[in-house]
Amino acid sequence: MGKDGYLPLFETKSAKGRIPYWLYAGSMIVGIGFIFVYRVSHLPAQGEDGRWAWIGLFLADLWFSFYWFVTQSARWNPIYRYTFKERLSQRYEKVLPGIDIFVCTADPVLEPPLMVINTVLSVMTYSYPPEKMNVYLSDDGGSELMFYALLEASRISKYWLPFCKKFRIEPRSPAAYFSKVTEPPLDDHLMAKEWSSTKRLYSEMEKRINNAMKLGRIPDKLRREHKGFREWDVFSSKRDHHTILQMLVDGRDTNTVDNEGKPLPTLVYLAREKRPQYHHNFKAGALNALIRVSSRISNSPIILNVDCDMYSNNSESVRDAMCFFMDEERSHEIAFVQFPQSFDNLTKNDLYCNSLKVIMNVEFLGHDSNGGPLYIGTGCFHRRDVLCGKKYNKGSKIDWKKGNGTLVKESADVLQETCGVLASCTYEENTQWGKEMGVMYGIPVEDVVTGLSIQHRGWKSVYLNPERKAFLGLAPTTLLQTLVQHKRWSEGDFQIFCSKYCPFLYGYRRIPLGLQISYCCYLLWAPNCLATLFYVAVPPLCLLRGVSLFPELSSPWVLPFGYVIIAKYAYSLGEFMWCRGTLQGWLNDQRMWLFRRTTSYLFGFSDTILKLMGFAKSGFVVTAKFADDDVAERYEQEIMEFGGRSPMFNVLATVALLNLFSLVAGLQRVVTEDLQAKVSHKLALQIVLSGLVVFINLPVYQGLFFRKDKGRMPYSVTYHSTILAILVSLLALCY
Ligand SMILES: O=c1ccn([C@@H]2O[C@H](COP(=O)(O)OP(=O)(O)O[C@H]3O[C@H](CO)[C@@H](O)[C@H](O)[C@H]3O)[C@@H](O)[C@H]2O)c(=O)[nH]1
Ligand SMILES: [Mn+2]
Repeated sequence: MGKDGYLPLFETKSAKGRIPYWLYAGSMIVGIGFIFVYRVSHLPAQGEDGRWAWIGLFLADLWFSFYWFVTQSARWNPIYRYTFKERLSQRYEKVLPGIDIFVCTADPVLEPPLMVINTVLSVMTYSYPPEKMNVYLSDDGGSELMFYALLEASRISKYWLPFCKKFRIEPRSPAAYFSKVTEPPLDDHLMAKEWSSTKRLYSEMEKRINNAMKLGRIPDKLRREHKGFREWDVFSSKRDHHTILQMLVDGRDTNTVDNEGKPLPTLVYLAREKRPQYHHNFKAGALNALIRVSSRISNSPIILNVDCDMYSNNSESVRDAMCFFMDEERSHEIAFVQFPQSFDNLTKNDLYCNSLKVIMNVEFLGHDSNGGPLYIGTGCFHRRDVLCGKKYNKGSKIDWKKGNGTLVKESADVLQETCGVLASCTYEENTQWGKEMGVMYGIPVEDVVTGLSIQHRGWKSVYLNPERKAFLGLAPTTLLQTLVQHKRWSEGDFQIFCSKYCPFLYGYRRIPLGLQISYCCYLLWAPNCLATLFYVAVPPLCLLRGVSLFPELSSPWVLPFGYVIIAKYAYSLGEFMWCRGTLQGWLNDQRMWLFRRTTSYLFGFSDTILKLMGFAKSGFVVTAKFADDDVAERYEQEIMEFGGRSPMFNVLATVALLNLFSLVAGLQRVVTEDLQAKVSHKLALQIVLSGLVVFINLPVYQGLFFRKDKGRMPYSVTYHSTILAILVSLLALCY
């Protein structure tokens, strides 16, 4: 209890049992120190074979140690947050602030409208007063199919809302709910009846939407049902069209109610204007258009941003977030509340390691203690004023009893007419939008840089990971999609590091040093490729030539190497299991760690450099959210789906083959030498290293040479990488 009998709306606890962690961290530092001593004291003399490789390896070791240190900043002091939602409703139920919920979609093919409206329905049904909620869908695809699906959603919401509230359904995405609960409940007659009728309504709607999708357009009969479709009469293309703004549900209208006569949340469709001569700034541009349009219609003080591929899985999370915004004593400095990204479609062992997010969740607990987690673009509640550029100042508090959002009087038709300009291409010219105001432009990870700028203005953020997951999303289901996504992230993050937003400069004296460092866990993903590529290419090449780069087995110098490697991996395995992972999942994670670093990060790194030199521009490749049947089947069976052609695969395959060749050559050397030399072999550690790389790459060899299905590596990759690996090996042997 705080002073004056004030009971807080949330509490914060530090993790217990930190001593083993500190012992681990301390012993790692000692081990790393010994490795450096070894590297310096055993440097081959000038002219000796392997001197350059040795120096390179030393630099790589330095990098890895530095990066390890950076990742520890986010593990040093984890904290946990808990909310008291009953206190919130006791004290504030009548004055809860309004909330504007932004859902973004970009492409009706990559992001099926049915999935999008399930996200929309899941947030419309939050356990929160509906008259205080406004849901806005931004459609960058400008698709009438999407508009049609949203119209269907507005109709079914009249049944779905009361059904969810009456029977306390979870989750409140109909698709997710009906795929989990496939039979009507036996013990509750009333519910069984409503369950069946709601399910029927949903299935019929699903059928109608699927038919329209198959047809590729909206049949005339349906088009006549809503005047909004007329907007598409003069529509030329996705990249060239006027603003389309339609209020599908006007929550202020006392006649629009659900089938039990209760109010509905406002539901708005927006396709901002697009013209080829204006850059649209991807999702960041879409969000800023939404911020402006919503400011005229509802202007709620709280904004929730969710991607269309993530539905709300917990109808209470909006109240969780409000606990942070409305706490009497500590809320004034909190700008946003970030929930984790969790996934609905992971396989048990998570082949593509999307549970990387799991590890990020561990790190986020540490970011939180350093001053606040990053904004990761989805599942995040913001304060509108802060998102629009407000600076933190100590004394100012929001009075929630006053600022509940505006109640404009204009009719929906008038608003549709007058708000359109706010989403036009020219509106932002000569303004601070995308710079000081709203979501920031120019960097493929608009979320991270926007969060950083908010913290730079003095605000804190909060990370909340409740037992029942707040949001569930769709993870990519092919290797290529995962690698492309990570390329965008590592590139965007590294661009931040190389720009004026580098946390050490930009955050100097403005955000805590611990947070500056822990940002670098992600901002420095990309440069990891250099040290990693060196480690998986040079030691095997030296192994081919018989040049030793590590201590021999009988030397005591093996100990620090052995200790650091074993301790690091044991710790990482422990962390993984603690996050409810499986052993196989951890191995997959190690594999993806290598794949990402040698491909995504390499391309992200080089594109950043090219961009710095002015040669390249970065874009936003939208991840596909659907899979063909045979792809989905292989995903379920955890068979790696390479998923198309990409230069990334050439690198991947060449590295794999190179290590295979050198492993064979190394083993052959051992076989031909005498027993004494065998035991204390000076190449042993390199053989182990190549052996591990080969083990990790087993699915790659399979995909290159043994598989015949469509998910295999493309033949051209097999061909090119085999030739390249042979050439490089020959060079190493003969030169
Ligand atoms: O021009 C665009 C491109 C994308 N999007 C939307 O942005 C969201 C994220 O796109 P997705 O392809 O799913 O990318 P992810 O890699 O899954 O996105 C993560 O990373 C992005 C930054 O790279 C963040 O913006 C996202 O919030 C975060 O979930 C989706 O809702 C898209 O519809 C747009 O609205 N307009
Ligand atoms: Mn996504």
